Amino acid sequence: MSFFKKLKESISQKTESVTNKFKEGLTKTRTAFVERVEELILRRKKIDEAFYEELEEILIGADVGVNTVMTLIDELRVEVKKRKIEDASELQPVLSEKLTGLLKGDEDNKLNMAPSGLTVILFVGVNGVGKTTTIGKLAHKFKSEGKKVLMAAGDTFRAGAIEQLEVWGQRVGVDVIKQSSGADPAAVMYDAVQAAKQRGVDVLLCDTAGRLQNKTNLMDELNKIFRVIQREVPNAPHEVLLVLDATTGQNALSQAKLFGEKSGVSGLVLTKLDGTAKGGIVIAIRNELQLPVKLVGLGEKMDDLQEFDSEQFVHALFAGLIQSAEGEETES
Ligand SMILES: Nc1nc2c(ncn2[C@@H]2O[C@H](COP(=O)(O)OP(=O)(O)OP(=O)(O)O)[C@@H](O)[C@H]2O)c(=O)[nH]1
Repeated sequence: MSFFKKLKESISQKTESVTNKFKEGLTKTRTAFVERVEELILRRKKIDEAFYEELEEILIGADVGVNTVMTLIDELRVEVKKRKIEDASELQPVLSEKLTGLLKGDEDNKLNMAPSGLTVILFVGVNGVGKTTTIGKLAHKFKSEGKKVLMAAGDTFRAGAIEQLEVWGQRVGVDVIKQSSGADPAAVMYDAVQAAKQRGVDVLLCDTAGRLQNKTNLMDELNKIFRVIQREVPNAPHEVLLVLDATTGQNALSQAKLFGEKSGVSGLVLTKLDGTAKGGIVIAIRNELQLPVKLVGLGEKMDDLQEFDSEQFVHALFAGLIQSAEGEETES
């Protein structure tokens, strides 16, 4: 069975609404990236050096990342030789196949949850990337699955951060444990864990401060939070999710490298994918870091957070290309 048929079959088993959410959320990337590739293929017709150069430019423009693009182009060259492809139109399926390969990993993209009892999830990331919004959306998701949820306002540094989390708490009907602005975040976490245990909570979602200008202090603060949580709940935190703003492209990759090294990050959340044409950053991150993308933000509303699924992602991105490749297959 061909790659496209397999891809389509596995996807058709999943819910249509999830597919549509990905499709909608990736519209800007699809226009800037996939449609430009299609245009290039139609215009150049032959695969030569000039073709590869233009393809390289398009991929880099979509923030796939220079290193990843080089790997991809090298792999394409090998495949083109092996399959004796001359016509650019025959490259579409090979390109989609290679990109899917880059996105797929052996590791699990699902959130790690405690087998029983309390699960603690810590959110880290610089200011403005969408941490609070992500926590609110995830609280809503867990609540609608019937779980008991609590949030901890651990960003006691940024003015308004506690109130912002409280607004989300009211919106989704989840309590927020807080202290006053400027309080020790580790003390907030201690209170939150105690409250979670007393109330029989399933999931505790913890916000943290995101200032970058004072890196050493931030890392010390995170370490202190870790120690408190670890002492109070065995095997916690179950996830440390680094939230990254997809619209910042390569900056997001640098932040992931910086935070990933120092703060025990276990997975990534990519927000604002709907607001960028640079969705290729997902491919760069997947290829250049050893960290799985666990969640993606595809809008500002409560239910605009999706578990990341590489097949759904590729399907949404290459919707047009997959159709044309299927068409060719049926004809032959
Ligand atoms: N379009 C879109 N907007 C988003 C998404 N996620 C967050 N936002 C918006 O991004 C802005 C910043 O989000 P916040 O949640 O305030 O960011 P934050 O990381 O908590 O900021 P700090 O509290 O300063 O660390 C808000 O206007 C959100 O509505 C998303 O997936 N898509």
